[in-house]
Amino acid sequence: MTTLLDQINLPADLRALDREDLPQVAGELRQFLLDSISTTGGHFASNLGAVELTIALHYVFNTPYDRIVWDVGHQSYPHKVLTGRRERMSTMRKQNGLAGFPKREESEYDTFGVGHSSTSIGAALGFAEAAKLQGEDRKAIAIIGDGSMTAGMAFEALNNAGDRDVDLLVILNDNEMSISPNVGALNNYLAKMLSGKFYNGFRNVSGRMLDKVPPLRELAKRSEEQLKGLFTPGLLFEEFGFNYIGPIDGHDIDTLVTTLSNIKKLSGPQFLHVVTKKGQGYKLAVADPVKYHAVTPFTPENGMTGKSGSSKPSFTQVFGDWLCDMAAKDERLVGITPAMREGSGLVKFAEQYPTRYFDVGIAEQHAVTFAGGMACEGVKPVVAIYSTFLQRAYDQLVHDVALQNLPVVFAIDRAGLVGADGPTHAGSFDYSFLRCIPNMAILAPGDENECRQMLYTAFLHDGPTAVRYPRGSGIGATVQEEMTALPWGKGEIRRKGSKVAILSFGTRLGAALHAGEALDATVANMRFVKPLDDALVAELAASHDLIVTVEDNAIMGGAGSAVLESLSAQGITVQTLLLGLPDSYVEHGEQNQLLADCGLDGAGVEAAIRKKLG
Ligand SMILES: Cc1ncc(C[n+]2csc(CCOP(=O)(O)OP(=O)(O)O)c2C)c(N)n1
Ligand SMILES: CC(=O)[C@@H](O)[C@H](O)COP(=O)(O)O
Ligand SMILES: [Mg+2]
Repeated sequence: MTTLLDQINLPADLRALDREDLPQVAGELRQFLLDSISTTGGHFASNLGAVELTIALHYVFNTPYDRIVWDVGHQSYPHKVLTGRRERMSTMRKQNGLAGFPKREESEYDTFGVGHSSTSIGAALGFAEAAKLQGEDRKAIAIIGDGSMTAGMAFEALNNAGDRDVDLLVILNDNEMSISPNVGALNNYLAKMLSGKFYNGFRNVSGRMLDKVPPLRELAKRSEEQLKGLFTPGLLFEEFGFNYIGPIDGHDIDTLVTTLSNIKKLSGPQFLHVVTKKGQGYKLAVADPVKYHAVTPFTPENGMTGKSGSSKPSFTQVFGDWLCDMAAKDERLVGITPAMREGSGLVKFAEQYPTRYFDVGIAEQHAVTFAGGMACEGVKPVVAIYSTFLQRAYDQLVHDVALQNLPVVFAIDRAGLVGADGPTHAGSFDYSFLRCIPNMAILAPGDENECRQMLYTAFLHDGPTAVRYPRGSGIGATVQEEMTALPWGKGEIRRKGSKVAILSFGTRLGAALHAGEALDATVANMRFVKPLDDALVAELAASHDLIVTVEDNAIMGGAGSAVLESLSAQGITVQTLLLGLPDSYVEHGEQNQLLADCGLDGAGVEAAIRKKLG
């Protein structure tokens, strides 16, 4: 029964309801989300946790005139339902369907495109300053989770905003979780704020509103500071120049509406601390929010079975197993993750080697520099990181690691197209952005076994190395336990043919082999994007009429470009065809379908070569 929800197409409809009706709206919306996400899959626990907050925000603020900016955006499903997209929720993350994150093209209520974390405060400050310049009295509101708050970007924006006279509201949605339990000193600070020792129940926020009267506020602060040992909630944010309000119960819709209505009357930077539970309303998710962070379709009565459905190990698993095996062999090895323990395959390593496991929080830049520091001291860091998130740590890669030629292994997961998460999460650019960095080596396995052997090869190398592999599984190659170093900078011929030579980089090897069979072409598994096997390139160019490169990286500046540079440097002229990701963002959808749409499946590679041959 969704009698009230049925009346809401847009936030204006919600605002027409009586305040007393809102708890029922929340109940109906939560049930709708449970039904909908359990059918489509997608981000789950954070959405259930954000139901009341979302309703209260759209009820109190005049959206879309007032700007709501979500952080990460994986909690934006309730927002999508309330902003005219309820009917399309069944298309969530499917090709041509709704995106899993806010997207400006999708709705005027999606003020800022997002997917990577910790951008909301900066973007909302941008909205607030723009409003000031344009003489608009709209409000800008950033909603950021406790996990996302750990990133440098969030603090850079707080630092900037706290010194500005702008109508900016930052809402910290504190559920004491990142994807896995949140880490770090800020997390400890927030936990202390909520712990029974210092704080009993939620604060009387209407009292706190008086804080806006400067003399009272100063007086209160000074006397609080004088009471040594007394923990003052929010002092950190007050010192950052914000008026701290909270913590309040983020599932008590009445309190939320009252508090937000009061805050709306205030000017200057405001900070509201809201406490929620990940998975609220669905017992299994509350009990295991890690498992229910993102889900594949499941039946609500039984919950997630936890089975992947594939008998083949994913590349992530291959990496996780290798890391444990390598750690047993070499006690200098440490594993570093910027808050992606589960996704990066580090669960087993974290259990087996707790003192050598470092979750640094959502802090990719720091993760890379931290690894550099360790490498200087003879420790052997392996940074497990998604391709898309490594983008954020580019200067650290160049300046802190590669320039000093430090032996850090980057295990780059989610390279190429990732599927349902779409362009915010696609790892389409790593060959291009890594290739131009001196000292950097880039290895791209063609299958799972090669992935393990490459990780080993990279680990032995005395300099920065990247091994990049995609989301999911490959062809199902048997992974040999024994580790054997591969010849450095050398590719291999996988099939001998004539006229056409296909140079494959990474896991598009299967597609290249398919085309090779169909066209009787030579197929080389190049293995190294850098150092490139120039001798093999020259040999194949000399013995074939057409050189074709295949990769799941952007065609611009990728492995194909490396081959062109090599041919040019060697003074070789030959016909070429470069196949890779287009110079445009590939939207969300099913991973294999998207690859096929880009012409990177077997049929696509074959067709492109036939076309070139005329
Ligand atoms: C820059 C960046 N690094 C990592 C991630 C992966 N990621 C998505 S959600 C998430 C946890 C965020 O925690 P929090 O902000 O507290 O939101 P919650 O999941 O608790 O609702 C992480 C690590 C990301 N989206 N962006
Ligand atoms: C929102 C976010 O950034 C993560 O939750 C991401 O969606 C995880 O992707 P994987 O499912 O590929 O681990
Ligand atoms: Mg959280």
